[in-house]
Amino acid sequence: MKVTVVGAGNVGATCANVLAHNEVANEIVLLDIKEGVAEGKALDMWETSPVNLYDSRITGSTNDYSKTAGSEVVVITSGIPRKPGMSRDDLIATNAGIVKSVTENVIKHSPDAKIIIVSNPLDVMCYTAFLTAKIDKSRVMGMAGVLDTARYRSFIAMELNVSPKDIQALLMGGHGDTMVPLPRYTTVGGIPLTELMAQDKIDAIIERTKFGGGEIVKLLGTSAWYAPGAAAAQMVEAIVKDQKRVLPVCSWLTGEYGQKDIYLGVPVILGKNGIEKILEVDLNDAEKELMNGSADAVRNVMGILKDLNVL
Ligand SMILES: NC(=O)c1ccc[n+]([C@@H]2O[C@H](COP(=O)([O-])OP(=O)(O)OC[C@H]3O[C@@H](n4cnc5c(N)ncnc54)[C@H](O)[C@@H]3O)[C@@H](O)[C@H]2O)c1
Ligand SMILES: O=C(O)C[C@H](O)C(=O)O
Repeated sequence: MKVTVVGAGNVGATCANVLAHNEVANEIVLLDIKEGVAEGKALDMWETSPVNLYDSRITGSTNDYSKTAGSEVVVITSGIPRKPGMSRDDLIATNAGIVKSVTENVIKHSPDAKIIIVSNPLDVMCYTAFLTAKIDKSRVMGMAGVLDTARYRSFIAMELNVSPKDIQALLMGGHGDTMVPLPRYTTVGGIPLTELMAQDKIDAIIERTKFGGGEIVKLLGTSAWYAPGAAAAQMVEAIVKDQKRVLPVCSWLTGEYGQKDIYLGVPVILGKNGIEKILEVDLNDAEKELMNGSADAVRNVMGILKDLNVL
């Protein structure tokens, strides 16, 4: 069972490390365009195997996609991250070309792969990969909701001083400041969040979640990698082990939630076939309005992509 991670930078290397450490796949290939970087990081990771007690084989490759051939899942993290003062959308001109060329290479060598996009702006990079790969929508998806929900759940855990393990939550929409956390679908050990936390505290956590990526960018001067890398690895695990996990995944919509021909985050069942089912939950009027606003924001960025003439 082979998994490839393209981009051996902060997120890609972290993702590969989590995959190896958790023995999600027995073969992990890390690929980057920068000479020697993927090989060096892969070797460094492999040298932790006797200490961390795993035997997943990790190898690196400088842009040689033949080494990725036959991968079951490919995670694409290649592309530039934002710096303070930038929005994710500012990355589109550079990252669209990168995601397109990487996807072409990936699909040439692993025609049956499930592809998980991480590069930003996430929803539109999924769209770029989907148009390029020309494979079923169930096999091209994006990682954002797992990360955004993790942030939301971690902030709730801090506020209530409870274990993050006991917090279940749903967050939908695009991976931008218009994302839609859903407190009505958030529980703490089975208890609705709304029974445990005052509305003003919930509102503050929602705001912090929406700008969670920016909070890290401000602190680090570049974007996050530990939580994003782990979140992508969780999606890989769900597919490789056919876990049928219910996770928020950036998916191609064909009418669900009143949205069509757009990538947006929605709850899905994730298993060996990729996105096996999109789950449609009831949204009230206010939630629908937020979801529609998020879709509008993603459509604006799709317009920028069109003007770039990359595809
Ligand atoms: N979806 C999310 O939730 C999420 C979270 C974090 C980061 N991101 C995005 O992920 C991307 C990567 O972030 P990072 O922090 O790892 O950046 P990084 O700069 O640390 O790593 C990116 C890597 O991509 C490589 N690369 C560039 N072009 C390539 C190509 N054509 N082929 C192969 N490799 C290539 C670079 O050499 C670099 O090593 C950014 O676009 C960032 O915005 C998304
Ligand atoms: O914020 C970013 O630019 C990276 C990523 O999308 C994140 O949410 O951490």
